[in-house]
Amino acid sequence: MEPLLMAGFQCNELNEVLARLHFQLHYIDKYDKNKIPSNCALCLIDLRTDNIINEINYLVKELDPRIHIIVLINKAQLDNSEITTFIAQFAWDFCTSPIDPERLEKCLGHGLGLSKLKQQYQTPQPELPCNDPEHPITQSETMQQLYRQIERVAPTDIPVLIRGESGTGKELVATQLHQSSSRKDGPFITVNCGAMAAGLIHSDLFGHEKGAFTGATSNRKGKIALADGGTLFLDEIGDLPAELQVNLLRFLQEGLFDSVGGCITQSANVRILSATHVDLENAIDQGRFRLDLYYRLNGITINTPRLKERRDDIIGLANQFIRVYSNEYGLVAKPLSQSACHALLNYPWPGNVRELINRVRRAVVLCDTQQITAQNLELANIEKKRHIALSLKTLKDNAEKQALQQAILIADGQVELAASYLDISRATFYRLMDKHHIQLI
Ligand SMILES: Nc1ncnc2c1ncn2[C@@H]1O[C@H](COP(=O)(O)OP(=O)(O)OP(=O)(O)O)[C@@H](O)[C@H]1O
Repeated sequence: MEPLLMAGFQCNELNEVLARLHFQLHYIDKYDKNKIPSNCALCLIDLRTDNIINEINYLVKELDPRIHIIVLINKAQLDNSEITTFIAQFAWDFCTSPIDPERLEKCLGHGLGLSKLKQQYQTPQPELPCNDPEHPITQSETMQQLYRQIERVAPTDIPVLIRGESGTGKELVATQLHQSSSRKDGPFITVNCGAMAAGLIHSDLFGHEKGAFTGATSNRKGKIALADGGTLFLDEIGDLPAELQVNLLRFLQEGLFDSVGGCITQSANVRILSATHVDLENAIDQGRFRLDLYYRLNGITINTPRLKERRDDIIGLANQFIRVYSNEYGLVAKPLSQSACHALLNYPWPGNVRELINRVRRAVVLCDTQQITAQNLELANIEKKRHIALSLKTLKDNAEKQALQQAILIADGQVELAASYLDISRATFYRLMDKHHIQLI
């Protein structure tokens, strides 16, 4: 019997079909590595009966990528962008209701065969791969300090406010805090407070009951409930609408919350991490952010430095991303040319690490020479500027040397007179002669 993971199943209508196909069914509702048979090749997810996409999203991200996912949906759900995005991102195949057993059988058969081949020929990702984009590069002293701070703060349950410009790695820091905490086996759930309208974010955060509003066709857990026993990361907290700041404050003070349309107050054991790239103090002064919420969130502040403040990491990061993307696109990882290194080190990086990733990824794809050049990184102008700057310096030096030589000639070798022609002191004249290796004849 082949093990088959079953997620989101509320009805047993398919059990008979699946049993006939000699599958042994393993139901999973919350991700638990120990519940997943080691030889499991397939996961069948039923998204038809309930809106469980949040839970399922969390679950599939944790699955071994070699396990093939097959999704069951209703035809009408093909108009639901949340569902279609999920399918596009994670599914190997999908079947629509009414489920045709023959079609499902073929789908499972193909999925099983292919997944087994993959398991045979593809090695799983090692735990800490050197080509993992999320594996942080921390060569610079600034980053080493930051990671020492993370190690100290992580084991506590103190709320942490992570501050820094966009693309500096705030979410990565939040992930590291979770991974280094005693909650690491629990969920890590992210809410982007800036990405959604107030109405949607309310239900996303606190959940809703069936019938709470038009479109609420079923009960749905919010992210706070999903993060129970783990960590909730509130990204772009400065954008949280005012009315939700009150509800969040209540949860932070009492650990209690109400879902939209719910009449029973719920509780959850969650560690809160938040991040912002805006000036929260300014938002407080302008009345856009509650001071009491700020104090609750800001148990400890961690600042993520701008990339230009951690230049010692730039080449290490670039090399890591070259390995990652060459590997991803099946290309040979090429080294950086000297001009590329200069350009990387001299560019101001307004978009921080995210911009570095974008430039390197493009360069990996576009590079048709032996080495990745500044041009591949679209940083050739920086290199040109460096050359212009260099030649300007050379020009200045040459002009200075010529002026000294002419003055000596006209003054017939009398240094004091020559210095007076150039309006500089005798001492400066000698120093410059020394610099340009000029000798009196
Ligand atoms: N030290 C690092 N080592 C490796 N990768 C890093 C490092 N810092 C950041 N990154 C990568 O840079 C990208 C941007 O990081 P992240 O999303 O954490 O930034 P952010 O500050 O949260 O950005 P935003 O404010 O725009 O959400 C991610 O892909 C992350 O993995």
